Amino acid sequence: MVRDYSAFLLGAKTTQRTPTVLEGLGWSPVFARQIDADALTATPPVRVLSVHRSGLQVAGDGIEETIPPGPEATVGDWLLMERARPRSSQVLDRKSLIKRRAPGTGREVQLIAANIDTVFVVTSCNTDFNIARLERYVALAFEADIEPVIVLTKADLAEDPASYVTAARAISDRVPVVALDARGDEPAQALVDWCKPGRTVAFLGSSGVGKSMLSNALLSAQAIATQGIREDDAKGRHTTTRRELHVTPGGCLVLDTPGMRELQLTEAAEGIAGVFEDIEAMAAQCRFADCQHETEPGCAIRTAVDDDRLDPARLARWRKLQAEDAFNSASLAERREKDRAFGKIVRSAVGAKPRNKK
Ligand SMILES: Nc1nc2c(ncn2[C@@H]2O[C@H](COP(=O)(O)OP(=O)(O)OP(=O)(O)O)[C@@H](O)[C@H]2O)c(=O)[nH]1
Ligand SMILES: [Zn+2]
Repeated sequence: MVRDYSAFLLGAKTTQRTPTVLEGLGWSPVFARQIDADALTATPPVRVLSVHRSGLQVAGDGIEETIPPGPEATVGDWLLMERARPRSSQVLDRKSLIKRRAPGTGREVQLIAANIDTVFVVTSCNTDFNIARLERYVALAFEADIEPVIVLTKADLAEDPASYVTAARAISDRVPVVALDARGDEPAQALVDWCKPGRTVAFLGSSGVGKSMLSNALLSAQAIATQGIREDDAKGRHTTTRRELHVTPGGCLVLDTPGMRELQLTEAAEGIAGVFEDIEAMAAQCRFADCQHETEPGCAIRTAVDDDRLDPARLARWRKLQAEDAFNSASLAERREKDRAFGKIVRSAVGAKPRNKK
């Protein structure tokens, strides 16, 4: 059967009609722009709902299957499915990508999720609350061009939830903060502004902060297992073990992710600059363009600290994130350079032409 994909193409009327199956999965003009009608029919778009060792679970219009591993895709990606050779399915350009430096000694970049519209950065009104970690998540979201929202759970258990809200609000004017009890109906109401049909939202945060609770609340079903927090999590077990996209009754796509123990930023300079806009603006006022903000004369940042206009702790966090990002990114760049040099040697050995850069 040949499907009529005309409604999925760019320019198709999007008003006054029920959303198409693909729109229900998050399809939007950003993706439609990348293909023509012939490609749509020959290689139907499918969204990656989850990634398993055995393959990628994908869904499209009339398609629901698992294709073997092959495409370098992460959950949330759109693929143009090659029916005969699913391993060769092309990954469409992403509108956003969440990545981190993989934990451990290697410098690999780990893809967390693609094509997310809103990231709910989740922490609790208790000892999990940590400004430096929140800044890190917000920088990650800014870098990925995703709108972050800070969600403070367990407000019902805190003596003074407002103090957590105040502290979280101070991170950035651009980030809304919501405090709630993740149990019951409160989340569906409190997060409704960001959970619109066809939009994709993700929950990020440490283990046990209530991400699964929140996902469940949006899905209004106990689809995702929740357990009490284990006192001893030393064995590295987490309640949520895999990343999976689910559709809410309202038509929003929700991604629950396993608790992240370590979030190392990589290639996130712009995201960090976004969180620390005020400091970056001050740095631009220093007398020397390469000011290290230590003992140099005319340092606008040191002056701001001396005048109590800048919290030295915040300055220290900015420096730390910048240093970490520079270290992780430089190592990546170096490795790429090495890869390129190696590629050249291989090509000259086999007499091949250099490949075009993407
Ligand atoms: N009282 C109260 N308990 C909460 C709240 N949010 C989460 N909890 C409890 O905290 C525990 C952990 O919640 P989960 O939703 O499993 O946490 P998670 O972030 O998904 O954890 P991982 O899957 O391990 O990453 C559960 O026992 C919840 O009942 C809240 O706002 N108030
Ligand atoms: Zn300076």
